[in-house]
Amino acid sequence: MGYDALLWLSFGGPEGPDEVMPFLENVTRGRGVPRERLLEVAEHYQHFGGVSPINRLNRAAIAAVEKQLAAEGLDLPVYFGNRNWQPMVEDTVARMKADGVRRVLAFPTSAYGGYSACRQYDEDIVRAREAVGPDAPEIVKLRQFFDHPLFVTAIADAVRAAHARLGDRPDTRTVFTAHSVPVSADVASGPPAEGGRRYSRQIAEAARLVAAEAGIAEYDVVWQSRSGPPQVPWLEPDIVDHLDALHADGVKSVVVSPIGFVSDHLEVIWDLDNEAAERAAEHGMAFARAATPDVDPRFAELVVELVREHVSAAPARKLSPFSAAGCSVNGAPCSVGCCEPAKRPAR
Ligand SMILES: CC1=C(CCC(=O)O)c2cc3nc(cc4[nH]c(cc5[nH]c(cc1n2)c(C)c5CCC(=O)O)c(CCC(=O)O)c4C)C(CCC(=O)O)=C3C
Ligand SMILES: [Fe+2]
Repeated sequence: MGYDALLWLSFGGPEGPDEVMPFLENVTRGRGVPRERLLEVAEHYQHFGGVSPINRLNRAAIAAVEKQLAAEGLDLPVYFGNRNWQPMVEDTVARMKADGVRRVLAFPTSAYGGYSACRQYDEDIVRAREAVGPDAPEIVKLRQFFDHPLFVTAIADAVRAAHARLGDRPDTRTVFTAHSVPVSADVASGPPAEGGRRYSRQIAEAARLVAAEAGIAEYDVVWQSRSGPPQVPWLEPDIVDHLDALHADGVKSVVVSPIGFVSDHLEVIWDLDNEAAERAAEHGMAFARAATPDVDPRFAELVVELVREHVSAAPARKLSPFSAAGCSVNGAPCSVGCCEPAKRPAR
């Protein structure tokens, strides 16, 4: 099929208390996240013994994909590399080269466009290839999959299951959340011809598709895990503030679906299962958090289908009218103005 390996490209997370601060410094290098915010986030990690679940979840998802590849008779070894923590993608690409790997397909663990979710993974590829030198393998990144039917259906089932846990009350409100980003980053995420805001429009579209499949007429899209200085506008409302607003409106039961994430990593288990759940309890609201899609067998099928689609140049299976984006070669932007970083104010 022309490719020697699949690179599982993810965010990374600490696996012990001493790794938390160096990890956070990697994440926020040069990004103007205030020191107080870092210390606050370090606390969240320390509640779990300094161990983020993200690496374990990625290893489990990789095992499922390896099984799916074997079941479909595809001979494609899977390598794991991260942006911010070991196994670092630079080391992984060096190992690929040592193993004689020449052409690589990369699967990024984010379904969406935008700087943090898409373009920054291209930068990771560029950095890793540069670190490895002139004979670095060629790395082709797979496309965004926020509107793939397997992604949508896995999340819709998880939302239905969360409603069932609350007894399928007709008055339960469904709330989708995704990681907030600076408004300027959302505007810069392209496509320029459509006025930008690719990230928030894709999140809204995924929520619409999931709600339609789950038969939910009324729902909200909100944001979580903001950082950055308070005077910089980020996407709002925050999930916790939104629970206050729903309470004020008399809502007594909520299902929260973290549609912006593929796995139950730290921002899900802290910001939702802890902070949001606690606020709901204070308001006497019933609360259920829907599962993320990586634990659904259809997630491994999705990854293998994206591989097949790419190598056979098949038409993209997608449910939204948005054009397919995110596929890049050696980290070069997939199109002009795609997922640009926000212009940072001079400091
Ligand atoms: C859009 C988006 C996704 C979804 C797409 C994707 O999945 O890639 C995502 C995922 C994640 N974000 C994560 C963790 C963190 N994100 C931070 C900071 C930031 N995220 C941002 C955006 C996103 N982040 C932004 C604009 C910042 C500000 C600083 C900057 O411009 O970079 C910080 C620094 C402290 C803080 O400021 O909160 C941490 C620790 C983890 C791992 C959790 C674990 O360890 O289990 C994951 C999967
Ligand atoms: Fe983040």
